[in-house]
Amino acid sequence: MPALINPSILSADFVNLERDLRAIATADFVHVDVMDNHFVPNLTLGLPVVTRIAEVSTLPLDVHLMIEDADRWAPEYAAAGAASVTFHAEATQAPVRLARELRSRGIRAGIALRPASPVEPLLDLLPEFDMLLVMTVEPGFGGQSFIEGTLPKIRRARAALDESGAATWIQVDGGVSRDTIGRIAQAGANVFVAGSAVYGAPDVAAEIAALRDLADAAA
Ligand SMILES: O=C(CO)[C@H](O)[C@H](O)COP(=O)(O)O
Repeated sequence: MPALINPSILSADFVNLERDLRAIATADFVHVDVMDNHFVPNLTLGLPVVTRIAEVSTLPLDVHLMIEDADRWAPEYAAAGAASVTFHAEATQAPVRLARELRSRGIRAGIALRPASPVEPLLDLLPEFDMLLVMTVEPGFGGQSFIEGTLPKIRRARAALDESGAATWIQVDGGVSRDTIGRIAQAGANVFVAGSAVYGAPDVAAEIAALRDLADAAA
């Protein structure tokens, strides 16, 4: 499957969000970071803004919840128009039940891991999810440098998926750039979130194309 590039609007201009959504029209999904200032030490946006983004975006929404009590809130983001909702394993009591609830609403369900959270307890459960998000920086802020020590986790997840035959995607988020995307794709990821690399580029569309090409060439 060709690599998917999902720009993170965490690096967009929130005052000119519609303009910055149009700028990424050649991407695959728009990655929307929801932060509650409890699960992570930052606050971004919530249901009313996600609802409006879903109404104006030409791209499907890939919502990443960095919030506590995912069991309570994740279904609300499905109702708000997300195509995919990813919640943190560290923020749910019942990850499989929550994924089944999201999938029953016709959307994709993702599960995310902080850099220090092990993937091993999830390996047998991966077919229950449409996507595993491996955080490759500490969640909360854009513009951080990629944590190299997360690569073995991606490799272990890819090996488990290859063995089981499950179609679960592996997404990475944090420090994705022209410098790192090849190594990440080689490790087995196929969905790439990039914030500062895309929105900081002089030509956003060209950057999306370059990242996609580099990932496809390395996979
Ligand atoms: O989830 C996030 C932070 O928690 C962001 O999506 C991520 O950090 C993207 O930013 P960058 O590409 O600049 O590292």
